[in-house]
Amino acid sequence: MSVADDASTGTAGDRPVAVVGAGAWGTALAIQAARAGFRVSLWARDPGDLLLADGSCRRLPGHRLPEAVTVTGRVPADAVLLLVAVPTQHLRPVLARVLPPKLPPASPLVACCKGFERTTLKLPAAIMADVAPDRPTAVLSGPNFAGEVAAGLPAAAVVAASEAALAARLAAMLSTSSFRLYDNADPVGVQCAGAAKNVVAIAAGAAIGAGLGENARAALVTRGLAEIARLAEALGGRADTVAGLSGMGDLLLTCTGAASRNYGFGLELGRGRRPDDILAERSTVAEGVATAPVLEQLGRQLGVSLPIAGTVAALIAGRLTLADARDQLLSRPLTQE
Ligand SMILES: NC(=O)c1ccc[n+]([C@@H]2O[C@H](COP(=O)([O-])OP(=O)(O)OC[C@H]3O[C@@H](n4cnc5c(N)ncnc54)[C@H](O)[C@@H]3O)[C@@H](O)[C@H]2O)c1
Ligand SMILES: O=P(O)(O)OC[C@H](O)CO
Repeated sequence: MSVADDASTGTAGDRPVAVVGAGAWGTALAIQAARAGFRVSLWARDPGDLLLADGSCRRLPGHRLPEAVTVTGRVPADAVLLLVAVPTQHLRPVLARVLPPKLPPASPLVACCKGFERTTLKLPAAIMADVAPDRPTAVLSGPNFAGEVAAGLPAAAVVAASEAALAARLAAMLSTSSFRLYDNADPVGVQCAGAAKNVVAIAAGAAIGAGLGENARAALVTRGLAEIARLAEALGGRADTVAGLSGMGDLLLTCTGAASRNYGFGLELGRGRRPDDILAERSTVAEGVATAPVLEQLGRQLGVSLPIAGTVAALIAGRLTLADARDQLLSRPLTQE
């Protein structure tokens, strides 16, 4: 294999793209990578259970895998890059288990999940660096409902890496005429935005579910954006990243789109249901539930004011009622925008 034949230089030859995680997003990314011209190896926890009787994907009903996608229980050792799309709380153990020891050192890991790890307060790229030190890492995030990307509807996202040239190469490799990737050199800002927007979406859903109105939702989205920008800067990211696709773009989608699991969780919360009861009915992930207490803790540790995240965390933990949550946010001291 020549050095020119990998993702570090942008030409993949015929090496496959590996997607780790066959949930809705991993499946959509596998379909997108095939659309971009790659052979794709889609790692599933239970490969035999991935397809429904009609041949469509269990996590993405109505969508079939293209011929270029092979479902597997093993990540191929010659993968040109890994798109990692397991829920953040499972990222560390899954990656440690599936990473092939002989994977070429230049094959990057691209985190496509959106959250903070609850036990360590780390973002996905830092988790990947713990598992695979010295390997190039990048992140992919943006306003993307899996079903729409799988269907080839127009969408945009951002690929970020601290090595700017790697982000640009990945964007070129994975973009198609329906999926436009922008490159970015602020992986911390992108990941912070992608993780925290899920918490704001829970707040937005709760406001609508509780009948607080559209004005309340617009205020939460806008002040949520300010909150995310403060946190991103405290973690070493940039506020202007948060104004882009991974922040503003994904807030717009997730706080208004009926397909959002985080917004849907908030909606049920706002209607007065208990968090455990809502979660017990679901087999899909709402990352904001695990991320909310992390944001609360980070806010305290870093001295950053995150009132919306703190309120969502308290609501989920049962430390606040809906009425208290509303009052707590509205009775804070007046301040400048
Ligand atoms: N669905 C979307 O539209 C979308 C879009 C962009 C990003 N994301 C992000 O992608 C990530 C994955 O979300 P998703 O929607 O694909 O998930 P999903 O809700 O469709 O499915 C959850 C997946 O997690 C797997 N899983 C559950 N427990 C596990 C364990 N212990 N070990 C390994 N795997 C386990 C399940 O098998 C399943 O494949 C999340 O971080 C999410 O925020 C999702
Ligand atoms: O369904 P959600 O709330 O997990 O959102 C999915 C994606 O993150 C939207 O960009």
